[in-house]
Amino acid sequence: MRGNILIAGLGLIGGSIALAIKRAHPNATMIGYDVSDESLRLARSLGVIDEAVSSFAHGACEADVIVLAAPVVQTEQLLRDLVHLSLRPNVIVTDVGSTKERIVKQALPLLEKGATFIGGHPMAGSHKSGVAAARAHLFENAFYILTPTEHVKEEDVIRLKHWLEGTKAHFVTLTPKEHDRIAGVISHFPHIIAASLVHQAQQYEREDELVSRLAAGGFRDITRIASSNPEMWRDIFIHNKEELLQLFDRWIEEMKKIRTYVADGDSERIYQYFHEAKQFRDGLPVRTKGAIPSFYDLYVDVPDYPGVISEITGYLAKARISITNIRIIETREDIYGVLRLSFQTEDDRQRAKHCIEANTNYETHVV
Ligand SMILES: NC(=O)c1ccc[n+]([C@@H]2O[C@H](COP(=O)([O-])OP(=O)(O)OC[C@H]3O[C@@H](n4cnc5c(N)ncnc54)[C@H](O)[C@@H]3O)[C@@H](O)[C@H]2O)c1
Ligand SMILES: O=C(O)C(=O)C[C@]1(C(=O)O)C=C[C@@H](O)C=C1
Repeated sequence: MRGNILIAGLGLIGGSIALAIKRAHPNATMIGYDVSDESLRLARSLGVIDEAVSSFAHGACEADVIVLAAPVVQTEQLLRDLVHLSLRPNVIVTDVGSTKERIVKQALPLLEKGATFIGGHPMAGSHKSGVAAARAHLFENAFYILTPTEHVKEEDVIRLKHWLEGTKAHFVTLTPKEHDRIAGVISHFPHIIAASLVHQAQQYEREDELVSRLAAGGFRDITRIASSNPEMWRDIFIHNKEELLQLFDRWIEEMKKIRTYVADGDSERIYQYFHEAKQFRDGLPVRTKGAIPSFYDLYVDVPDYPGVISEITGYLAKARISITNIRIIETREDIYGVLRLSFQTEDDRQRAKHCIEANTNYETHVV
């Protein structure tokens, strides 16, 4: 399709949406706006946008689709600004914010003015931020929540999905309230747990500096998201306050319960607690991205000698297989270590397995 797409907020998500739209609609003109000139310049030089505008109003008035991709409190302000602008008659305004109730409420004056606003939230991302981390495939297989109100025509929802088809995401319609309740449980509250574990470790570190040096795989896995953009998360916690307060109360009760089992040395209940959690966690869908990101991991048993990683990555580079993540786990002296390589697709994982097996004697495993 042809048209002008304004992306306001050229970070990880705005940049990835721009790339995904361009992938499916190469004739569309991607226009970028950001409060940071540096992000705007970078987006232009990386080819994420075709044109940069220095004023939101200027870009908005020329746009057929407006994607608001700033942190959620900023998105509210952008929605207030839009009400005073003369927009194109068929413009669709959407956002990518991690919360929906306050944003959709803020868009009501726009809807009353006759413009179309469809709340959106692509449920995939990363702890990285900024346009340099943007990828066209970020949302592939992820759920993309849309929250159209009753004011919105079905044909406009179809038109928006058509614009966004390059994301290769699965669209799901929810009410804003439903969205915020679910996102609170599986995305927002886990974030506070990750951050609080890091704070706890930091406090213990003051007593013993070995704490951070010994922080191993489990701690790093569960706290990865604590490295995310604090501004984005501050705004999410301001927006989804009511749901999060309920989650804090339920979590405190949960901690009291398991604390009692531990204090009582109740081995049966402690076992059951972990067993039930494992069963539910193992039953989560693994091949679709969602709040739980999926990885196509390949484990390689490698001897513990310098240069082994570059040896393996060298073979993969030669075969033009891209690795999305690489990590050594469980290395101890004198024994084999395990290298975990992550890929974007099952096809890449299988090609990597064959490539490593063809070039080395190392054992590979898919778990
Ligand atoms: N990071 C994730 O995993 C993720 C996933 C899904 C949705 N989201 C949502 O996407 C939005 C963007 O998050 P991100 O991860 O891309 O953040 P980011 O920090 O990578 O990018 C945000 C960009 O918005 C710009 N910005 C800030 N205020 C602005 C304003 N008033 N006008 C225009 N630009 C402005 C910043 O300069 C920055 O370039 C947030 O609302 C977030 O809740 C994030
Ligand atoms: O994978 C991560 O790093 C994320 O935090 C992504 C994540 C999530 O909680 O799953 C974060 C916020 C978004 O609104 C959607 C996705």
